[in-house]
Parts: sequence; C-alpha cells; structure tokens
Amino acid sequence: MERILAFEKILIVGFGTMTGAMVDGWLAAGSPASQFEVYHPRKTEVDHGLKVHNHFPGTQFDAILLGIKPYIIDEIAADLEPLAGPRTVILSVLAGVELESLARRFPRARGVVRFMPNLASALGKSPNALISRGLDAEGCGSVTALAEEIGTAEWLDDESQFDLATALAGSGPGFVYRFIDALAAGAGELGLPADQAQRLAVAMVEGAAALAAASPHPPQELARRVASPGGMTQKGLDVLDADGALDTLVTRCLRAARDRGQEMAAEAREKH
Ligand SMILES: NC(=O)C1=CN([C@@H]2O[C@H](COP(=O)(O)OP(=O)(O)OC[C@H]3O[C@@H](n4cnc5c(N)ncnc54)[C@H](OP(=O)(O)O)[C@@H]3O)[C@@H](O)[C@H]2O)C=CC1
Ligand SMILES: O=C(O)[C@@H]1CCC=N1
Repeated sequence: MERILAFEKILIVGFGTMTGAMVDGWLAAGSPASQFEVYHPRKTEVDHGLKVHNHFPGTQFDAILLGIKPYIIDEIAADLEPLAGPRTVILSVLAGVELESLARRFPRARGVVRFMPNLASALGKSPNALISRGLDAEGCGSVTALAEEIGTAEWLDDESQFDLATALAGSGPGFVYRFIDALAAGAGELGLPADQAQRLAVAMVEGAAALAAASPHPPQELARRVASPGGMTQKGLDVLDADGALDTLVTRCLRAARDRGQEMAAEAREKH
C-alpha cells in the first residue's frame, strides 16, 4: 500500500547531528529519501544521498525544517523567506527560538512550529515537544504524524514551558549519559575493569528504562521494588536521598538548562 506522507516535500536547512538523526528515524519508519532535500551553501553530498541545493531552490516545499544552530538563523532567514509561502510550514528544532521570533522572520508561512526532538529520533524513540502558531488543525495533525514516526508527540499549551520541556526531553539524554558515565566511573574506581563497568552501566540503564516504559508502576514504586528492606539498594538510595541531594542537583541542572534557553530566546528576539 502506498504510504501517505504527512508532508510530501521537506527542505532541511541545517542537516546536522539532530536533523540527521530525525531523517535516520523517518527513513527507518519507511519514508522515502526523496521526501527530503537539503540546503547547504557548500556541501555537495550528504548521508542517504539526499538531494543537496547550494542555493535556495525556486520550488515550494510543504515544510521547511530548520536545523541550524540558533545563532545562525539570521544568516539564512531573509534569503529563505521567499520559499516560506502560505503552503509551507516552518518546523524548527532550534533551542530557545520562540514562535514570535519565527513568525516575524517567516510572516507568510502556513504556520510556524517549534519541534523539539532528541537524538533517539534515529531509533524512533524521541519524546517530541511541540507548539505551533497559526497552523490549522490539519497541519497540526500532519506534524503529529511526523513526530510519531520518530517517537511521541507532546503538544504543549503554553510556550513559557517550552524551554523546560527542552531541558528535560531534548537535553535530557546528555544528562542521562553523564549519569551512566558516573556509574561506570564509580564502579571502575571501586574495582571493576573500566570496559566491563561501562558495558554493565549501559545495559542496566537500557533495561531499567525499557522496564519503566513498559510497567504500569511509576518509577518511584519500581525503585521501591528493587530495594529489598534492609538490603543493598536501600543503602545506596539513602546516599542519593540524604538532604534531597539527588533531587536538588537535578532541579538545579534543569533550571540552568531552561534558563539558558530563555537567554537564547532573548538573543533571537533582540537580533531581529
Ligand atoms: N544535538 C541535539 O541533541 C539537539 C539539537 N537541537 C537543536 O538542533 C540544532 C542543530 O544542532 P546540532 O544538530 O547539534 O548541530 P550541528 O552543528 O550538528 O548541525 C547544524 C548543521 O547546520 C549546518 N549549517 C551551518 N550553516 C549553515 C547554513 N548557512 N545553511 C545551511 N546549513 C548550515 C552545519 O553544517 P557545517 O557543519 O558545514 O557548518 C551543520 O550540518 C540547534 O538549533 C539545536 O538547538 C535540538 C534538540 C537536540
Ligand atoms: O544544547 C542545546 O542547546 C540543544 C537543545 C537540546 C539539546 N541540545
């Protein structure tokens, strides 16, 4: 059966680590490579043999996916605007660039969408935070379908929460990798061979996350089930919980990431 595409033609401006992972996920989900074209001023070829334009093409696209670094936006916005007419949705993965900043740069677009994925897009496991301005219900449905091909679609009601959702779901893998690394390093310091400690830590987190996702029980209850009364786990949890150490650290971490998003939003607002 022919696959119905949420957006038939998507131009990717900034085909890097993040949008590359999204394309890996979309292709794995069955999208044809011909759905995606890339603009890059210098590159002549990119992964998956996607068509590359060194100049902005004259044709209209159903969506333009912005995947450049946030501070690059004004290097491309004015030249890209003529392509962003009333049939084109702007999808932006740019951290800290608000709907207002997008709408001001692309005022004729069908709608603007902040689409915040993470690198697990490549495996179809990205929690995608979404918010839009000006996009009709059908367009939002298409964005939901596109997001669900690479994970889940979480529409936010209030843009003031977007930077926090980005800190949690977009930056989150970075925080989890640090935790895995700390577990492995700690076990190494206490006596396990480093490579074995890393293998055990990665496999443990993979299994624990899969179990949390599949279980009807919340993580707090799962932790309780691991900790036998008077046993080993409880002694370790006591260290993480003492004076709210872990909760305090994690809240500070999320606050710092969220606040940087707000600073970046102010920079993008001021520039235009
Ligand atoms: N990395 C992540 O986990 C996440 C990133 N994001 C967002 O994704 C965006 C990109 O981040 P990331 O993928 O990590 O960064 P990358 O540097 O990997 O990707 C940016 C890409 O943009 C290209 N580029 C630079 N200038 C231009 C230009 N003028 N026209 C077209 N393309 C250009 C770069 O090419 P070249 O290398 O040749 O300069 C590069 O391929 C950011 O806005 C970030 O906020 C969001 C969620 C998660
Ligand atoms: O670090 C960043 O700014 C981006 C946003 C989420 C993940 N990477």
